[in-house]
This record gives sequence, C-alpha cells and structure tokens, in this order.
Amino acid sequence: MYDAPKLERNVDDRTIKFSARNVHVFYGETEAIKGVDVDILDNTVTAFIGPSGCGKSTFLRCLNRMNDTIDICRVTGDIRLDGHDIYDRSVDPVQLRAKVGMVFQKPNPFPKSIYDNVAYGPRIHGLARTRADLDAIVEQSLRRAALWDEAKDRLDQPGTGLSGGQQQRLCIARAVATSPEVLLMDEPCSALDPIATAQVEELIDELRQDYSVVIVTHSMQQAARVSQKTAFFHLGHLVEFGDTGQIFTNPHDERTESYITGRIG
Ligand SMILES: Nc1ncnc2c1ncn2[C@@H]1O[C@H](COP(=O)(O)OP(=O)(O)OP(=O)(O)O)[C@@H](O)[C@H]1O
Repeated sequence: MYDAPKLERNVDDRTIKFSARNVHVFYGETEAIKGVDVDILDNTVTAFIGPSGCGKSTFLRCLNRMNDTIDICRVTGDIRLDGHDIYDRSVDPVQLRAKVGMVFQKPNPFPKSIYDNVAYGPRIHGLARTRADLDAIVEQSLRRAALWDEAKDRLDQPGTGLSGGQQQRLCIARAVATSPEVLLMDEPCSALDPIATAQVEELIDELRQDYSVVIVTHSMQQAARVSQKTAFFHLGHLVEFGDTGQIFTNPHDERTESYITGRIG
C-alpha cells in the first residue's frame, strides 16, 4: 500500500503547455499507444504511472520526439507545444529537445568535466556570447539543480566522478542549461538511494516554479509526493487523468483502483 498523498496542491487554471490529441504510437506493426488525449499544464508536475510495458516511456518520448531516433517507431496524431505542432516539418527536433529537456533513468553524464557537461548545450545552441556568459549559465544551472555548493570547487573534474545522486542532479543541470520550458524525466530516481531520491524529489518540486515537469515513475509513493496531476496508463491507453489526490484517493476507473491498490501491475 502507499502513503496517503497530500491532497491540496494548488492546481488552478495554469496554462496548457502540451496538448496531445488522438496520439497513436507503433513499433512496426505493434501499437504501443492507442489514442491518447491529454493536456499537460505549465508549472505543474505531471506523473505518468502504470504497469510495466503500458506505454509510459513511449508516450513521454513523443513529447520531445525522442521516438524519431527509433527506426521502427511511428507516431500519429496531434501534439502541440504552446499551440504549435511539434511534428510539423518545419520543426527541428534538436531545437525542440533544447526546449523540452530530458533526464533519463540512469544518470548519464558525458565523459567530460562538470563544467563542460553543463556548458555543452549552451555551446551547441550558441546561447553564450562570452566566457563570462557561459560561466553564468553554468553557475545558474548548477544552482537550479541544487548542485552548485557541492560542485563549485571541482568544476574541472569529471562529471562521472560524482556520486549517483550528484550525477543525476548534474544531468538535470545539463537539461536546464538550454533554458527549456518542459522537463521530461523517465524514472529519474530509479538508480538512486533514498537520500539522493529525496533530494531529487525536493528539486522536482522547486523546478515546477519555472517549468512544466513530466515524470514517469514506478513508485506510487513518489507520484503522490511530487506530482499535482497523475496520468494512469494501461495497455497503451490513458485510462485516467486527474488531480493526484483524486487519482489516489478516489479513482473513477476500476483499472486505476486495481493498480493503486496493488491488484494489477
Ligand atoms: N524500441 C522499441 N522497440 C519495440 N518495441 C518497443 C520499444 N520500446 C518499447 N516497446 C514496446 O512498447 C510497449 C510500451 O513500452 P514502454 O517502454 O513505453 O512502457 P513503460 O510503461 O514505460 O514500461 P516500463 O515501466 O517497463 O518502463 C511495450 O510493449 C514495449 O515492449
């Protein structure tokens, strides 16, 4: 069983960041996402939950076109970011991914210094005119990722030399360095110990002041702790989407109830 979630999360009329309609995803002939409609709000943490293989990561990857990198994967339907079709031919997926950053399950810093890990995105996107600009972006990003104090005296040391939790915060700093509007997180704590997990969860709560955050998690406790909105996926369908408190205490669909009470999944 899970701990009762906090109920009131100030979910008001925030602006819609992503709007997805009738999204289907196929891997070859296999349909992994079967007609998903959802609106994802700004300044909100949205959790994607559901049993293994239900399509959470697949749908998450639609939001920054990471599925484009999988040859056999085909996405249909309409996904808009701030009203603009992200699958329009004029959209450059590299630019899109700067706006819609991603943090993966396993911390994956580049084999470079801490500084260069964070500076990488701003350099390739030409976001800094001078070294001082770049220094400022690196410092601000590390501060946002709650890593500055631990990293400031070792910026020239390899990112891979940090602890697992620090590496994940470095990956978050790297993602925020390109001034994204949305952060996608695919089980960002699954490789972390409980203390590092708590730090990253606290950080996620802070990040929503500036970003729309979407997190895939296997942990219902984590979804209840960090999110304001929860989407329950099952067999490629988005079965239920609503305020996190409602989903966990008063689910409307039987399948959601079965999952959160541990009967399926
Ligand atoms: N690269 C791929 N090629 C072929 N099939 C894939 C690929 N990635 C995912 N799938 C299939 O798509 C379906 C959804 O997988 P997905 O990883 O999105 O689910 P998930 O809910 O994120 O699962 P988990 O919680 O186990 O990570 C599964 O049946 C999976 O086998």
